[in-house]
Amino acid sequence: MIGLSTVADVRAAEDVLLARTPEGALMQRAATGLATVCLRLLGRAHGTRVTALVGGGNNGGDALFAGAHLAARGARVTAVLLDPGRAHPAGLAALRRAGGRVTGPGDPDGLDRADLVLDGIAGIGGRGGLRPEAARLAERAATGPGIPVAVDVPSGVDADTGAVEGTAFPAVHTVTFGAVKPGLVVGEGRGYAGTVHLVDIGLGPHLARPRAYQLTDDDVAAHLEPPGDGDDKYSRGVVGIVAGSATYPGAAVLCTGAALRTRAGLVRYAGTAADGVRASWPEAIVTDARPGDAGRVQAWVVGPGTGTDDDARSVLAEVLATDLPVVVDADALTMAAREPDLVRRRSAPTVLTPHDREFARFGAEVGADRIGSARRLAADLGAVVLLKGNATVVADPDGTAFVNATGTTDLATAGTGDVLSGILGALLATGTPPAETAAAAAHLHGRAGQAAGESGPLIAGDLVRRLSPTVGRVRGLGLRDSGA
Ligand SMILES: NC(=O)C1=CN([C@@H]2O[C@H](COP(=O)(O)OP(=O)(O)OC[C@H]3O[C@@H](n4cnc5c(N)ncnc54)[C@H](OP(=O)(O)O)[C@@H]3O)[C@@H](O)[C@H]2O)[C@@H](O)CC1
Ligand SMILES: [K+]
Repeated sequence: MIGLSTVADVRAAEDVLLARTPEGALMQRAATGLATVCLRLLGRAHGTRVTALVGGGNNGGDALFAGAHLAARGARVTAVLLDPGRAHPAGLAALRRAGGRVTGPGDPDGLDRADLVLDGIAGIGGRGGLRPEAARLAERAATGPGIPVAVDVPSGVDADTGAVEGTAFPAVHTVTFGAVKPGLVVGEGRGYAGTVHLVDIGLGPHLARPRAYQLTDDDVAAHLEPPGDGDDKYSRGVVGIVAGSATYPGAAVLCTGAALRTRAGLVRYAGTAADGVRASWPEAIVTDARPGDAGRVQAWVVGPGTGTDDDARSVLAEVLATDLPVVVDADALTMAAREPDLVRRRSAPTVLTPHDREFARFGAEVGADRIGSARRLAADLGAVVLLKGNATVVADPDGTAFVNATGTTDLATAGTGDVLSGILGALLATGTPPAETAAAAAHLHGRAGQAAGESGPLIAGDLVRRLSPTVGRVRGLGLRDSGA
């Protein structure tokens, strides 16, 4: 798992480390790591042009020292000082010694010819959207030819939440120090950060335990282990699915297919789309009876395409009254938002899977702080909340959060949510902890989306078709990563 550390946690760890290291040592580690990534991106230093946008804090210091490294290797480096009286003195001296040029914000011509632009305007000390002068430079950098590289955090992005008020530096690469900050991988910030490179400056042992994480393929592989010798089709958990309707069986077919393709244990379907599901998936055990008469299951998925009429409401109440894990999706979310106590009074795990509009039905808009919003709803309902988005967020009622790393915009198409709930139900039936399981489902869904998107625009059925090879691939990567 990759821990996502807040600014407060990074500052606290820095304070400990600063007291134990010679003055300036941490900044040297940061700047050397930054220069190394820049050299890799440029391919060579000699003859290249680098422009560094330099604010009045330590973030600007990093940019100046990295600029000095690049200048010493033959790059033509220009530092544009936003606040000339406050630029990091030692960094400025180092850049000058290495032959770098220094100008003020009124002379940013270098941006139009740069091969690489370093954004050292503000890092974790930044507050709010960029001020007008900085915003103008960031916008000019965005339209220029240079590779935009953010130092620690793209200036204008809130490092904790990913919120952007107004303008931020649109990086293609972000070189971040000590720990990945949540704002680089979630919400609007994710789009401004681009590819994130983590430079180890020795903070690790001093960092508080993170409260947010990204899963890796290795972590997800642990949720996808093949059956062992002693397993039969019942022993590893059976998932029950309540989805679709006689008129619209599509959601039921997608959800059931996704569950089957994720874990080929037993999948039961109970609902009015029984004929459609039977025709598509002879492998599933299908009934048009009520969930209670469908046979034993270890987890339920309820809601995709069920509608919200009285029958649907009574089936939802029946499923939520069980002591089994339940995935509440789509139409079931609309009904649960009207009667949140149906969820609150449960003691077994519940996972809600809203997109932004469904989330708002529970009483508050998502807003710019997606992790915070998901945490608040999870705590209020005592349920895991999987908030869908380009970077899907999962929040546990205890505050632990996960941010998905595998999302792709290709997934923004009809029916992909039904596939996610089928994957999630299949994994939840094995009895693993619900928040991490939901994060694993989002990760696998994203990987299937990436695979399906490679051959052109995807439809939800493509995801189901790509799931088995994707499970195999993630399992294989996990085995490789664990050295097995
Ligand atoms: N501690 C260490 O040893 C290490 C720290 N490291 C590095 O230090 C960084 C933290 O440095 P920091 O605390 O000096 O704050 P920093 O991010 O430079 O921001 C303050 C500056 O931004 C400006 N500014 C703010 N908002 C703005 C806006 N909206 N628009 C425009 N400008 C804005 C603000 O202006 P002011 O408000 O003061 O006028 C001030 O000039 C951290 O991210 C990492 O890169 C690494 O080297 C590792 C070792
Ligand atoms: K920055």
